[in-house]
Amino acid sequence: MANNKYKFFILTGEPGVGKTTLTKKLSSAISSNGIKTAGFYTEEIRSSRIREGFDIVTFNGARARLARDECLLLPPIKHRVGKYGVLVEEFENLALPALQKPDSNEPQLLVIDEIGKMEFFSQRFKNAVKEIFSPTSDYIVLATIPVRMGDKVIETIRNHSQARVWMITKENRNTIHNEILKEMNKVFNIIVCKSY
Ligand SMILES: Nc1ncnc2c1ncn2[C@@H]1O[C@H](COP(=O)(O)OP(=O)(O)OP(=O)(O)O)[C@@H](O)[C@H]1O
Repeated sequence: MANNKYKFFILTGEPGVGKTTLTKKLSSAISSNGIKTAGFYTEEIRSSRIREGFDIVTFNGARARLARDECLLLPPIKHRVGKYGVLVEEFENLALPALQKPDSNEPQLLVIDEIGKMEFFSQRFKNAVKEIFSPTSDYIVLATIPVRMGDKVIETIRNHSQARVWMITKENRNTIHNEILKEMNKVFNIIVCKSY
């Protein structure tokens, strides 16, 4: 779609390919140009190189557990993805307030890394995501989604007319930020450039 101004910038790709790393690069480039960033990204938690789980981290540095290896959790574990138990309440307490509504006078980039299976155990988060990607939404969003997930909400995001989706691969992960920032420049009306 030539000359289209997208407002939903979506990264997808195989697990571990570098979506979070790229999300951090892009949001840092945007915020260093004076644009407010809100939302959260996901960080792996490792101990002696073993992955124990995932935290979410907001842009003001607050952190909450999203999931932990089930041997580290007390039963009952209600929601599982692989060997990880998902801590829905801890996730909601930090993630939901972080999905701030943009102020009409101040441009904002909302970062949601990621919109996936673990996060969707929270119905409240899923509802918030539906609202954020609704036709009347005022949000400008940088989000990550899994390559394979037959969820209706994820498919709506993937096929949204105002969304541009990039498939991140090991081959393009060090260069694709230029193309994404170029699209973001159109909606924020600024020139963001940064070399990494
Ligand atoms: N451009 C890159 N060059 C080298 N290593 C990278 C690059 N991007 C990411 N990595 C490394 O790959 C690993 C996974 O990166 P990252 O967490 O960004 O991937 P992801 O796609 O978000 O993963 P997940 O699917 O688990 O959310 C990390 O150890 C990170 O340091």
